[in-house]
Amino acid sequence: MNKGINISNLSIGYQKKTLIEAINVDSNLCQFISIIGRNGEGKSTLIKTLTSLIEPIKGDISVAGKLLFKLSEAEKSKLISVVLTNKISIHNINVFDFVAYGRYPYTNWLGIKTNNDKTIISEAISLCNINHLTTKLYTELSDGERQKVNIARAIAQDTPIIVLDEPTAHLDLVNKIEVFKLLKLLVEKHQKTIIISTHQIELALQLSNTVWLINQQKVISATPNELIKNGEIDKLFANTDVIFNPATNSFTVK
Ligand SMILES: Nc1ncnc2c1ncn2[C@@H]1O[C@H](COP(=O)(O)OP(=O)(O)OP(=O)(O)O)[C@@H](O)[C@H]1O
Repeated sequence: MNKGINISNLSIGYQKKTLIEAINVDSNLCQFISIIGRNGEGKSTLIKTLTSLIEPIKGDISVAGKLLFKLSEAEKSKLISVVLTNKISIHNINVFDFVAYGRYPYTNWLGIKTNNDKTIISEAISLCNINHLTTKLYTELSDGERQKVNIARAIAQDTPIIVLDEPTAHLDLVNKIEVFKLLKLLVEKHQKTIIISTHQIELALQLSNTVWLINQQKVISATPNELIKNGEIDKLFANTDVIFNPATNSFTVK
């Protein structure tokens, strides 16, 4: 066992339906990790298990030597922050206050924020380039704006690991690339470990350090180059009208 993320003999799924059995993956921290796979393969289920939104059927995950499922909620909230895809219907709250929610693991029950909390909130806002949005209502944001605000809230939570379920869903190409570059910056300049699920395979191959590829109930962890060279990316779309071109790292239609 190293001191990164160690997933051992993990089975995930819902009640009586096991989706994937015996996942064994070891990855280092301070990496950009993308989970890829076709629709319904279990990417979101793995994300939800990693973030304790659902319980594992079997197995363990350890992070930096600590068994995740044994940690208290308070300990987990200082280790992993989560950005999900579903719209949060939270009314009458502006962007600054929404990002400030990220400080909840560190404030008392009155939610009183210190100057240090306020600095961290402002830094998260600047990092995500959303200073112009701070007084806007959260419910009045566009999808692209909201996603950056959600990421700022996770940054304000100040955890070494940030997990995001399809962070670029509903975004145009420019915003998709902006979000990927922001996540990459968090890894390279702020020593975060970023784990995302994504259908943006080309971007994931270009920008991730590690890919967890799910195909036919198996999870493989490798670098993008390894997955391209050993044909695993090709296999993902076997018997479909999609072809992967390893020379350009892009997909074309047959
Ligand atoms: N709450 C649930 N209860 C039972 N089954 C579920 C539940 N949520 C998802 N599933 C099923 O689990 C399987 C995997 O779903 P999941 O959302 O994890 O896949 P995914 O890879 O993220 O898919 P997509 O790319 O379409 O978002 C699907 O067959 C789905 O119908």
